[in-house]
Amino acid sequence: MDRGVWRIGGAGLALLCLILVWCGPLRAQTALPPPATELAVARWTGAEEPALWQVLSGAAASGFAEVEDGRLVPTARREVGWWRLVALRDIAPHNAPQLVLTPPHRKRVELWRPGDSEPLARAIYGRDADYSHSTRFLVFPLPQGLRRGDALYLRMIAADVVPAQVSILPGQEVYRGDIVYVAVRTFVLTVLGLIALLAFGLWIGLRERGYVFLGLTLATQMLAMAIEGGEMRAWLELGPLALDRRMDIILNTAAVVASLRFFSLFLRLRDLQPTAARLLDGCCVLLGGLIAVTIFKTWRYSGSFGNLVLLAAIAVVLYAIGAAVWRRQREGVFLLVAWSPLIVSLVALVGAYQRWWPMYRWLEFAYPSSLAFSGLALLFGLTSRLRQLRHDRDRAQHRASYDALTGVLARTALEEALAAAVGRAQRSGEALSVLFLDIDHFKRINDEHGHRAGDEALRIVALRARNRLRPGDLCGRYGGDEMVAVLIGARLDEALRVAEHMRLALNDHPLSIEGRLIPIALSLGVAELRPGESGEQLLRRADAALYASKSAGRDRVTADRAALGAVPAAGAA
Ligand SMILES: Nc1nc2c(ncn2[C@@H]2O[C@H](COP(=O)(O)OP(=O)(O)OP(=O)(O)O)[C@@H](O)[C@H]2O)c(=O)[nH]1
Repeated sequence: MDRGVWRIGGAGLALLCLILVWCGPLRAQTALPPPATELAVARWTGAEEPALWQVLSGAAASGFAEVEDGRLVPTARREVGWWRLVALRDIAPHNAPQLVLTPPHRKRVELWRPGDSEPLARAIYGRDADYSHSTRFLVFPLPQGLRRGDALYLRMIAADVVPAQVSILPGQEVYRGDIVYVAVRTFVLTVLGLIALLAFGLWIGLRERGYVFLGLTLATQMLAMAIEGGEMRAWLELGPLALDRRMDIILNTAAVVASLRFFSLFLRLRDLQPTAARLLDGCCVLLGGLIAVTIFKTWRYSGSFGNLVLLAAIAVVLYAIGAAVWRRQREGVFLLVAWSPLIVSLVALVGAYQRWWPMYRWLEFAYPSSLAFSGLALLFGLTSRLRQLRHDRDRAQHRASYDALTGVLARTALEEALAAAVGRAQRSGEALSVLFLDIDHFKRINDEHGHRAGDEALRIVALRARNRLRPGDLCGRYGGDEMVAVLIGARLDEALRVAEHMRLALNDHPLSIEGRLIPIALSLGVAELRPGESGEQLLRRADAALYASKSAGRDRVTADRAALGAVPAAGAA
């Protein structure tokens, strides 16, 4: 893919990720029904709230002005707004028409129907909550239907300035919609909660901090969605909390902080882009301060301050993601996959909200579903990164444990494995022997045929030595042209036989390297483990036996004298 596309994609994703986390009000747009074509909407434009009798008697009619797009836009937080809805056609009562208002969050609405002496009050939380419906809409039944020209009056107090929309739907459609709404919301919130739980579980199990921030991002998002969507209304005491602006600021800011921390860890900014990491740390400190202050008090500029810091964070994240995608960092691709559905759903929502295209039914659940998908994709991304880290670590460990040239154990790993094997043998009383082998006059091979031929000779000797061992035995390069084989369960006589076979295998078959036949001979020293002896002592005795082989003229096998005395090899020179 073209690099420019990657950069732009990554940048857009980061921006949207943060905006999505932040912009709670936009989420509330998810449940907008089609505009009410059967109602003419007008808003009260007077400076003062009109008296009830003035509204209901029609004396205040001149104070209402028609709203073209039919939307109910609160002018200011907590300000009382009056709206008049006039039926443009007869609405028959036979299919139980219901006036629905959405989004319902943070709105308390009173409806005066023709002939009512008391208003019908609805809200998601509190004493006006209507538990016979889901929280998809505020629902007002119109059992008598409406006659063309009938006026309904709405008195709305909104804790935010999110526009609302009214519509008239048949009762059956409202109930069916309720069932689907509850099912989908429950599913999505459960999935979000489960992914958050899984992320916390993985954090506890794997100690990878990225998981805890992913979990926190999802958990705060889930909580904010459930409070905002009204799923928490079963807990009556949550009512005031849910309507409190502080809750909104705290939850959304916490989600932003957690997602910034996640970003930083996921993109490995501390190692790869330390300046960006420091700037994001600064943003997190400021937002953390905002949360701490908001717990006690909000002031007029709380929101603006949060947004300002958020903008700075967005700029940093944009830059960081751009740089990551530019470097083809794997995590960039995961972000792309994770956030794409969110972008699509957000663009589709905004477009529908702006009336560029219809408010399709699926849009109602697009945002929460894509959020759940993103969480899952990021969880997968983190897990995949962890797998990669483990793979790298295993490879590094393998590189450290095995000799790169010969493929047998490197010295340190050999000594460790020998110590462990000796410990086991001492405990079980099982036999164990060690062969120390060295190529005779190896320097000459290097001098006469070159270093590359010398390397190849080492490789072949190691291979042939290994081929003489059993699967559980150990073979390692001790240094230069010296190698060690550890024969588990072998007594000295058996070890001597193996050593002799090794020597002959090389003696009888000169090495074929780069088209030349290079004769080669081995000297070996053999020792069997004594009770109470350490691996180090055993090696020392085998080394001494090897030294004896060299001193005696090379190309031979010598057993540790202290045990058996020198054993001249059958074919010794
Ligand atoms: N090609 C190659 N040579 C190596 C490597 N490691 C060590 N050597 C060479 O191996 C030779 C080892 O020499 P020594 O063990 O001291 O002596 P030798 O020539 O084998 O003679 P004896 O052991 O006394 O029979 C040195 O010339 C080292 O430079 C290696 O990885 N590759």
